[in-house]
Amino acid sequence: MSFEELGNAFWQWLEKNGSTLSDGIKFHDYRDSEGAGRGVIATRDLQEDEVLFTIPRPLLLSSQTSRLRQEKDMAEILDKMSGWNPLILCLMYESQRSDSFWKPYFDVLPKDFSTPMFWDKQELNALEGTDIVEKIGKEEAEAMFFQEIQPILKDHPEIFNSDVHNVDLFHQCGSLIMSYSFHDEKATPKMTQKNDDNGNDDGEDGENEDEDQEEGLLAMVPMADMLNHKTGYNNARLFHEPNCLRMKAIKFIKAGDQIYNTYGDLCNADLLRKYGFADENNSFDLVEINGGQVVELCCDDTDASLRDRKIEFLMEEEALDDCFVIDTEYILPPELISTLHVLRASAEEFEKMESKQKLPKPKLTPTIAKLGMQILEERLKRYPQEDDNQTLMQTKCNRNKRHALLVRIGEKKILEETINKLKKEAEGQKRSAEGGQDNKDHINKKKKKN
Ligand SMILES: C[S@@+](CC[C@H](N)C(=O)[O-])C[C@H]1O[C@@H](n2cnc3c(N)ncnc32)[C@H](O)[C@@H]1O
Repeated sequence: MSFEELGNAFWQWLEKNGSTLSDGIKFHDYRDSEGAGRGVIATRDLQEDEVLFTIPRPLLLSSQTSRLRQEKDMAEILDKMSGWNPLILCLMYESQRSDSFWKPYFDVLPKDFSTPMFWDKQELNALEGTDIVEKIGKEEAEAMFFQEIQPILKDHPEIFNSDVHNVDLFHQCGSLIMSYSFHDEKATPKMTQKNDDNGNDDGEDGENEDEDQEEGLLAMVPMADMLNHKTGYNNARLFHEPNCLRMKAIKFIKAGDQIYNTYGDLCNADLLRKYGFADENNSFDLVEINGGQVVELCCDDTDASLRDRKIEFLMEEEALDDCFVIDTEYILPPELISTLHVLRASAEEFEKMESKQKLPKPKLTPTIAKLGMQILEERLKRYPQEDDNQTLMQTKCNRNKRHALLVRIGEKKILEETINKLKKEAEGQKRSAEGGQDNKDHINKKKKKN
């Protein structure tokens, strides 16, 4: 079946099973124009609050609705599993069954993904300098497959086939959850899985703290996941109602416009890591500054025991963390400024802070601004010394490299703009200090004359 025929079959399946689909929307092929696969387009003007579609809850694919639950022992096994694992197992099972209720849905879901987890070494090189590389977590995910999923598959050869239900299928299903799943907020309490014992839903790559702290039942929501995302263009939202999930326009949408859901206020690094694309201009971009490196840079001449006391104090006062975040406001976060004051304080000054158990005020003095600049300049050195904008314009630049460059360009811009702002601020302070001194000299001269 062609791309269009698969879309039509899925549309008919939705209607046949109780979904309502507005006559003002249809699927659209955004593969060539935007490299964004299938999306949804407005076929006429749509008003704010207009319902675009509704999906009855039984159409959601979760560990509660999958037929895997009816297989011997499986309900108990699924209920004991945590994080993404129950849904991964259900997707591995359902996606390979030609008689699955969700077959027309699986037929429109991708089998290949453009997230960095599937990039080759050369493509990964394009991410040099960004924080994505350490967060991909492919090895951790595989370790989890071999420890937790594979034993279940092996114990149940009557349900699973090790040639089919293998680690590749596991990655495919994990990636689907990463980029297509929702937390159904209004699932009944019985249906709602709490996060796992250690309070952290591991996710496939063990790095999905933000989305996984959400409560509700992790589920695939056919149709709601056909909407693309573009930062700043969000015009539709999914509402979780008692009997169904309802997608509504949240503003007027012109005929011919694409309908965009929001995947969250995500920086390009997170968009790329979770969804396999980055936006041209992303106002949610940010840069992480490693806390350990800040300490290293500021304390290279500090006595080790004093340095350790400072670290302990800063952590107790919740100023020093694994990383500090700088966003598109281009300012040093107050916790970083206070941390720099503490790290640069003399032993006597620090003792006073310690005895008062109080962090210094986050005042940006010229010394701290200079130190801030040094830290950001060090961070900038992590990126390859290339003109990323120039490379981006080259026609040969492949898709993955393009998206990696968008991440790098966004992060470098934040660092450069913040350095410029700090420079201006330090110069301004120096000038006003000199101005203040001039005024004092002038007054003194006048006094002497009189
Ligand atoms: C929830 S699905 C949306 C439907 C998807 N386009 C499809 O064809 O099945 C999320 C995936 O859509 C693609 N996508 C969404 N927004 C995009 C964008 N602005 N640019 C490129 N790809 C996008 C990415 O592959 C992402 O992982």
